[in-house]
Amino acid sequence: MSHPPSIRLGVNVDHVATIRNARGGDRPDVVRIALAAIAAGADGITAHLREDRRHIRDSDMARLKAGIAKPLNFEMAATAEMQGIALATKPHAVCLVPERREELTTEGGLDAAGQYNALAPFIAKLNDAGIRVSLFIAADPRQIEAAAKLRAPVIEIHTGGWCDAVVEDDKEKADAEWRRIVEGAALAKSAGLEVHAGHGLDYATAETIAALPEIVELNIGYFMMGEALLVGVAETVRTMRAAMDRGRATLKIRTA
Ligand SMILES: CC(=O)[C@@H](O)[C@H](O)COP(=O)(O)O
Ligand SMILES: NCC(=O)COP(=O)(O)O
Repeated sequence: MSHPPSIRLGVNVDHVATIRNARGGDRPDVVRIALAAIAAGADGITAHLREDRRHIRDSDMARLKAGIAKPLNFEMAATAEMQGIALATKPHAVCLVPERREELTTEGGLDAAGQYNALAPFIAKLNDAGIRVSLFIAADPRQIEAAAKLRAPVIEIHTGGWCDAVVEDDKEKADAEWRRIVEGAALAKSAGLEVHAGHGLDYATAETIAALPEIVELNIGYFMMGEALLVGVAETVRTMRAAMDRGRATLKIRTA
């Protein structure tokens, strides 16, 4: 019986900061929630320092790096300002994401192919600093091939379109998006990339995607923080972990 690699859960704490910023001040504390998530089984913490600082602040990133013993995944736009902050913070990983100020959330993937010449030296500098670089891209062969050529060791597949279609019960769109993810994950793995996924995942979609053997990490935030309001952070992390493990177990049965 072959065993697929286990799958890690990164908990995104952006929206703890959204609530905190509604009144300013320091509560709820992002680091305290991150520690509660880790104590309940999270393998790492993700936070997105947006250029407009709408949720996570510079000081949150510094405090997360100092305060947690698990990997910190620093999501950011590929700008000189963010690169300077990342190099000073020295997180375990940087995930490069596209940003538009008007957007409610990250609507699409990074155009790694179109921005190849600007991204190559940007990624090389982070690689040289020992920071694991991940590119947040659509499951599009052109973008995956560009990511491999750019020498980013990791991609994170944007699952937002698939998750929205599942929630909206648009079966045709959900099936098409799912096929793109399945094929994209296989292509990325065969190109030597480590494959992560995230955006919009809930218990059901996390369970489904955990069954893909190429995917070794899911980053999940918005849904989990909403659930945490109802049942607490620890219970939410345990339930998500159990959903992912159920998905992975399906795969073990299929590959036995
Ligand atoms: C890049 C990504 O998909 C998310 O992790 C990101 O953090 C979304 O941005 P918001 O948290 O601002 O919605
Ligand atoms: N990169 C995706 C992530 O960190 C979390 O996205 P979401 O679950 O908040 O949509």
